[in-house]
Amino acid sequence: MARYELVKRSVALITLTNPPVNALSSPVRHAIAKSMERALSDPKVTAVVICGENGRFCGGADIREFAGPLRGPPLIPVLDAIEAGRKPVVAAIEGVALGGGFELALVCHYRIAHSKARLGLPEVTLGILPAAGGSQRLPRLIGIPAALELITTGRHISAQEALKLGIVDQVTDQNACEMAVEFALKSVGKPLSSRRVSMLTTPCPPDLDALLEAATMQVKKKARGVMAPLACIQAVRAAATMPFSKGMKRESELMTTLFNSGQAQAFQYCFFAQRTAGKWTLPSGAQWNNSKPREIRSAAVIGLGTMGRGIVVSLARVGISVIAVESEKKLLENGRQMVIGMLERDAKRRGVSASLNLLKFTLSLQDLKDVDLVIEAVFEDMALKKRVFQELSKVCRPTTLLCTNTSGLDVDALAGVTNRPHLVAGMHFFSPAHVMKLLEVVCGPRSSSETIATAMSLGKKMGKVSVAVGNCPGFVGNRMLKPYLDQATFLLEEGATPEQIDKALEDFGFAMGVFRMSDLAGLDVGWRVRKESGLTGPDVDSKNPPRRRQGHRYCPIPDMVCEQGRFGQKTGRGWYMYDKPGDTNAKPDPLIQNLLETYRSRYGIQPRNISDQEIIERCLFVLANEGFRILEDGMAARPEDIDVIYLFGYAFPRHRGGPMFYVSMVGLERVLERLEHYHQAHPDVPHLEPSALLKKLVACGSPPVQKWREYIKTMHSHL
Ligand SMILES: CC/C=C/CC(=O)SCCNC(=O)CCNC(=O)[C@H](O)C(C)(C)COP(=O)(O)OP(=O)(O)OC[C@H]1O[C@@H](n2cnc3c(N)ncnc32)[C@H](O)[C@@H]1OP(=O)(O)O
Repeated sequence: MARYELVKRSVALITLTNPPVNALSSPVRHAIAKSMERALSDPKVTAVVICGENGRFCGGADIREFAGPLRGPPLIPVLDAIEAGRKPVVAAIEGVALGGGFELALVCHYRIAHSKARLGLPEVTLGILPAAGGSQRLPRLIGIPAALELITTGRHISAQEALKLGIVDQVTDQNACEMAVEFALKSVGKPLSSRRVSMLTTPCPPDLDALLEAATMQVKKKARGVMAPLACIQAVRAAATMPFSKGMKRESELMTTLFNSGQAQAFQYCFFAQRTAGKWTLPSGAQWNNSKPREIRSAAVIGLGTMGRGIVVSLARVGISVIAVESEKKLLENGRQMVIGMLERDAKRRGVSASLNLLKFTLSLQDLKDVDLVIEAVFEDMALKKRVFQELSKVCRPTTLLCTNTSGLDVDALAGVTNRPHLVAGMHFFSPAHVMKLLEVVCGPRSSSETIATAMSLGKKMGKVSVAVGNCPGFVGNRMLKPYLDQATFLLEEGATPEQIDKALEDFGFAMGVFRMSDLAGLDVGWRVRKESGLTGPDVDSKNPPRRRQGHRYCPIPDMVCEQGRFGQKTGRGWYMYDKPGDTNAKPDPLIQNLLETYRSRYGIQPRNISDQEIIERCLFVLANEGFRILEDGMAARPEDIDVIYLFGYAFPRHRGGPMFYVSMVGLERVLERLEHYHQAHPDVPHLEPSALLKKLVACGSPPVQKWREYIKTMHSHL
């Protein structure tokens, strides 16, 4: 787990050997401690270099070990012994030095980094804080403001920034390990006391309280209810106001609180869920590690609306040449200008040049005959999409992959009108497509493994978190959204207000409640979907709209809001009112209050007081209940996939881990009992009826979420 060698006759070279990221697992900590003892006691050794195998210094603590009791030597005494040693120790940082890996580098007396290395204390993103002295040493080394920013954001920094901040002593383009050995030889005999970071005095700014207060306000605004950034601030305060040993004690107390909070578990679950989601598998046995993706060099995007423009930008900025197609000259010109503006702004922000030369704009599908892949992003209308796919089938060479950005229509129906159904798949981006990280890759029953592998790999190349899902109406994300939105509007009928429901969801951790979010997205989108599915339309009696449609409870209030031309922020009116169209500051609107009161009295509904608990349970338990059905139906392979979709596509609060993890933490038995209760109260809402899988899991003793897959195995997979 660590190799020990003597190089240049007097330098002990300790190489961490724990692939893939040289995490500080128990055997690694043990090996570092033993190697250091050996180096310090060997009279031949005058200096030590610590590096990591395979060009990666160290990715930090082994996160998997957090789930169990501590085994092996704790990290802090191992690190303290390195810093206190009488021989100079140099960290040779290649690849990454993150978390405990960065803390290991901080106890070395010198740090040499390769120019491509990245450093950081990402603990906050795992719901914890740097608790092996990082929160106490970094402020001593670089001062409070810079340390506070790095620790509370968990941001990774480049070697160049680390040099500027005074974290590393030298940056090299050459072999960092060889440079560190040379450096170590030159350091022999130089005094070490000023190199021991724990012995430095923290440079304390005069406005410390104001600084910490401002940081507190900022993190509270950014991540509602998340404990870790607040604990980080308290730990940094300790570094500014306490001697090192007391600061370490404070750091440890804060870590214990975070570890016991449940939030840390949720964050750590998210870390692994994201990685699990990339490991897709199809019923044929094809999967991520046995299917070869095609290389995509050229692509076409059809439709330059909001989605299409974002997709063009996502492709072009990773070096793929893109032909963008529109149906009318004016739309094409407008799209061209928007795309160029977006690419230029994006390039400026990233400090690179905009890849405008990769773009071509056309009105003719004939220009697509040689592209490797097409993404259709036209209006959400099946007949129109079918026409486009028929045309593409004729125009494109037979090997071109044809993908659709539909947000819920039948991908297989589109495949069926082409001459290559195996090369058709869904690539469902989220709006705005160049910003949102999620990509649902929709596997139709006829999509080949190569097609899915290519769509997943293209998503990864574009920096997306890609999740393979089955082909059902709404796929995974939007299918689950429907019952969630339904519950929110049923609660309005029963007596709640949009503000009350939003506040309950925002207190839960969502950045925006369901109504504020709908105003942002545009209420007309859902209205159109409801019209297309026959739920509303000109035949409905608009004076007395029925509250039961297609055999189930239906809330006509969203349609009534749209009928008044209230489409959300873009029209300056929606569930809230805004000072002008396009404004984002939502204010409660008395007209909506009035509409709700009139509606309730027309239907004889006696409004009742609804608790925040009921809001959360009805909205979120029903969301997860649909997630269980999706697992039963084989439309998602694992609960982790569903959670990743909700984390990255619907801003589900990360400290809750995603809807499936959240209900597992609440306790499946309780969730089942509450759903049964609500279903009894609202028997005309089938989504409230507990799913068979939920019942099965409860009957099997409510296993942890990571084990649910074992109970789904027997069911049919559409992936
Ligand atoms: C008391 C001491 C406390 C210390 C606190 C800490 O140190 S907390 C840990 C801090 N470190 C991190 O948060 C780093 C987490 N890892 C990453 O950000 C990335 O993995 C990476 C190091 C930047 C590498 O990214 P890359 O994209 O190249 O690879 P993957 O992310 O796909 O990871 C490859 C596999 O390695 C597993 N893994 C990564 N880091 C850790 C870790 N710290 N502990 C355990 N396992 C880790 C990851 O899960 C992947 O595994 P697979 O089985 O292949 O999916």
